[in-house]
Amino acid sequence: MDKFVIEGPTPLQGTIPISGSKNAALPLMAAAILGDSPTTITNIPKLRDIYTFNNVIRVTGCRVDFDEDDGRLTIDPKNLTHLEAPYELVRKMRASFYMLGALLGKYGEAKVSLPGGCAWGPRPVDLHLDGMRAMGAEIDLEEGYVLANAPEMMEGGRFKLEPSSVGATVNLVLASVLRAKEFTIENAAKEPDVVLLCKKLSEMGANIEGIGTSTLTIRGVDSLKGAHIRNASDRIETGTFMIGAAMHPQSNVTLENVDVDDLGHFPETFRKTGVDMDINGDSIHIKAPEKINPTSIETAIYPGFPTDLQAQWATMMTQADGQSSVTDTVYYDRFSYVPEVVRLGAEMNVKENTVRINGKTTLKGASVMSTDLRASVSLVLAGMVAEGKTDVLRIYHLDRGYEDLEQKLTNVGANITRATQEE
Ligand SMILES: CC(=O)N[C@H]1[C@@H](OP(=O)(O)OP(=O)(O)OC[C@H]2O[C@@H](n3ccc(=O)[nH]c3=O)[C@H](O)[C@@H]2O)O[C@H](CO)[C@@H](O)[C@@H]1O
Ligand SMILES: C=C(OP(=O)(O)O)C(=O)O
Repeated sequence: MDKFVIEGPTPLQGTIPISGSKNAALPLMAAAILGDSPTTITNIPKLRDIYTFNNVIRVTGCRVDFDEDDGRLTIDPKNLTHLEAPYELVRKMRASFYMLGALLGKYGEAKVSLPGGCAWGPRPVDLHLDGMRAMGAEIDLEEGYVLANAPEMMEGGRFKLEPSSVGATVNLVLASVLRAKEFTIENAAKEPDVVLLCKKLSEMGANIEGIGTSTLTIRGVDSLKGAHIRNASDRIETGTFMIGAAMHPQSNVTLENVDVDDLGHFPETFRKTGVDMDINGDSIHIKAPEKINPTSIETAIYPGFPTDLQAQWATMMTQADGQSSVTDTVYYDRFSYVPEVVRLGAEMNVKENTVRINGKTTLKGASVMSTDLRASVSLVLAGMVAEGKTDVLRIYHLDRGYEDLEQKLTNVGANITRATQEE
């Protein structure tokens, strides 16, 4: 197992290139299964979740070629015969559950393990299953697996997502584009990852009305062809480095290859911290403020503040000039990072789904434990402003979602190395 050893504090100065998006790539990879010919996706990051999903897809018999130097992934569904996603792989990554929609949609049958992924609390999949039932599929649960069946074209119907869900929207779109006569998803997710999926499926031949709105109507077509797709830049990696660049008063960072239009209201909120930010095409230049204004946030669905950035934001607020709060309305329990940042000297208090933060604390290096992907990167951000040595343990979580993290941060002046973690 690996850990990061960080010596701080260090300002960040220089340029960081943003990688392709993990959460946009995974639905596109599932969509490739629906085509009658190979699909090529470029700008794919080298991440553990991508390797895991490649293996999930390979189990079905699809050919998957990943040219890592080029970030080019080709998926050929021609020899897909095995309609199953096994527990050993699905438990490693929640988005493997997209196989349910993809296999049901293309073949009318699927056996997919109930998912794993970042586990900070309950993450149900009831909406995925109820939506497929509403569409006309037969869904059974057996020994930890979901068995889905729809031998004929399904009638479809309407289904309202309460609450709105990225994963359920993706799964229902994948299931219906080839196998439902007409299916309407109400309160559908409008996150850029969903919009990109729907646009690319349309280019493959799908009939989807309402793309980019919260009502999607899908009318099943006979077949889809493969496509050439460019994956989006990672909006969460972008937000993470924006926050990192604001945390030390001498930091001065340019982010490149950013999809600025995918950031929703985040840049507006970020500006309230007092940061000097200049957005120019696909690059964002950030000069940290002398003093960070305490800025409270509440997470929300897109274009609101992403839950995937709340841990990083709360960590930045430990350096702000006063008190603030961070409330997660999407995932109520996503605060496992708090006791770890507190080990570094932060003053943070969680009550229900809100953490209150007393700012301007001097953080001091210590050993801290990664508990999930975004919690882990928050500990790295904290370690870079803490005095002395911080060991961030169990960084396999980070390797799921941040490409070349230590290299990117070293290049802008951080003192961060990967080492073997003693058991
Ligand atoms: C691989 C991927 O893209 N993961 C992202 C995706 O996760 P994921 O797709 O799992 O998250 P959802 O959008 O589904 O979750 C939103 C809310 O809906 C609830 N819900 C969801 C499904 C369901 O069947 N029943 C139900 O109640 C969840 O508990 C949560 O409160 O969107 C989340 C919210 O932006 C992000 O944090 C994750 O990084
Ligand atoms: C939580 C995340 O991923 P997953 O939904 O796959 O656990 C994430 O990307 O922050």
